[in-house]
Amino acid sequence: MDWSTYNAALPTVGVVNALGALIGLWVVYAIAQHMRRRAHCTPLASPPNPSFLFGIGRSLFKHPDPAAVYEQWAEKYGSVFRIPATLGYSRVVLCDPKAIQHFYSHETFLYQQTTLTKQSIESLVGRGVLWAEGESHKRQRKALTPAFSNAAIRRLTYIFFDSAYKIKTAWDSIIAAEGDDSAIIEVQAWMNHVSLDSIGIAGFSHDFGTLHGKHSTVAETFDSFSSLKPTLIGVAVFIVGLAFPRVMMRIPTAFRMLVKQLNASMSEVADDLLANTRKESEGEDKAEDKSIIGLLVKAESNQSDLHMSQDEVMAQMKVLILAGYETTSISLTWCLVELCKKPEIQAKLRSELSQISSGDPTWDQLTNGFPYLDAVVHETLRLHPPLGETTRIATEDAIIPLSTPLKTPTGTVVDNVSIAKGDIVTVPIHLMNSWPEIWGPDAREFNPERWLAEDGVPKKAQELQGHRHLLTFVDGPRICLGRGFALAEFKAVLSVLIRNYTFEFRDGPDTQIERVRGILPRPGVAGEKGAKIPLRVRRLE
Ligand code: HEM
Repeated sequence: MDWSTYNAALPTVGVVNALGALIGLWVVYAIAQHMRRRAHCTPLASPPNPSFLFGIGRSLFKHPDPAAVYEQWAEKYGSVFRIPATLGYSRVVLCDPKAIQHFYSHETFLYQQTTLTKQSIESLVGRGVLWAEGESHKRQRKALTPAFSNAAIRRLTYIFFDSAYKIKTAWDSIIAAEGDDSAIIEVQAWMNHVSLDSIGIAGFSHDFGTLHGKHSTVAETFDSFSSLKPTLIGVAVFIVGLAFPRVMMRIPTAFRMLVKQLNASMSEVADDLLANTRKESEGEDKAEDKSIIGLLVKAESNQSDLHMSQDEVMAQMKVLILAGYETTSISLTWCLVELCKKPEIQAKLRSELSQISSGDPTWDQLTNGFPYLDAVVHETLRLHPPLGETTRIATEDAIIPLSTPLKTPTGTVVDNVSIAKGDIVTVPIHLMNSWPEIWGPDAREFNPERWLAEDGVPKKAQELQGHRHLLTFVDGPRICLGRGFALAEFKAVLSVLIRNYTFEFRDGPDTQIERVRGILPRPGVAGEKGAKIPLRVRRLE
């Protein structure tokens, strides 16, 4: 080798060595952390690791029915087990009711979002209630809670009916244009419109106007998420992100670009709304203003002990759009899918709703007056939770109590499980909502009758906390703030649709429906592009 070659190679060798040393140090650090954790922890059974790089995450992500995979593991390894995660990490999975209660009741303090989740939420909707932990979360939540009281939702209910009648006006003209009594309508887009317009009007007195065909950048950007294809760079960035989340946030993947676009369009709307509301409220008695935006502006005032920063107020608005839009529209769409699969349930629901002779039900009637409507709604939320899992990191060593003793791989029987600071913990919501062990042998079927059984839901299900023993809205300090809002909207919209139309799959009763990737997974017709649910919608006379 001559000197020039040696000199040219020198910096490269130096960089490679430095990188190698860094990686080596990181591996040593990771192994030391791992050993420290293991020394404190109850040994737990685990499925084999198919890949050091991906752990079990990739196959789980691609699986059409992740709840079924968790069910097999729980049956094989017991109600608490570990699953291999990316780069040799692992996750502790809780399927025991008492363990889950412990987990949710200690959310935001003992169990917090992972750095990756926190950074993703911040980039999507800023530092609002969804992002906050501990005391800051408590304070933000306290400021928002009155806006979601029963009295507040009662006052908002007419907005949900107004939105539903806007769908009716649009669908009647689509059907009339066909010159028939029915038409093929892609209902998922309409459920998106109804959710977005309702949260806009009820939350901020802003009409996005999508039910009138107005273009909305917010809606368009959300839609683009479901047409994103997983790319190699996207997968690579995700894996690197698990170990180095701050690096991940800087890499411009297609997903990140959409997040940026969504953020810009939501901030624009939020800016306008905030300015208008401030102007409007100048002459009004602010103490009386119980609208979501009114409360945000009130909390923003310096006198308030719940003072929120301008950034937090903006973030709350974006959180409400995000939470109110995706989750409710997905739930309504799944409900129509289930009612197409089971026309007899659709007919029974219509028969109950035919008691409504004139006008629309009040909030109280919607809440307590239609048991079958209530059962259909809760059965949909049970089988199709829009958020399938909660994953958090333990901020301290913890002892997790169990309802049922667990046999560890070493043969010891324990009635609690020790985990270490830094352990990642997951609750599989989809499994807990649909596990035959808890809900009985027909747990995986859509059967609203289970909610009407004389002795209520099964004893085992009663051990689960959360809204009606479901984890769909989770539980504890982070339980969904908008659940009353969502239920009223779901019932109001469904009641108008079922009273006015019948629904069938476009291609007959055997149509296969699958979960399609979006911000949250959505239903779509198997083998077709995008998250679309085309149905034959027939007008009832
Ligand atoms: C069927 C519809 C809905 C479902 C299934 C649902 C589910 C959830 C879930 C699982 C969480 C916890 C998220 C987490 O642990 O990180 C949550 C939080 C939240 N939801 Fe909902 N949600 C729905 C509708 C709504 C609506 C319509 C609104 C507002 C109008 C809303 C507002 C919120 C807020 C503000 C939080 C954050 C609570 C906190 O961090 O303290 N949700 N929701």
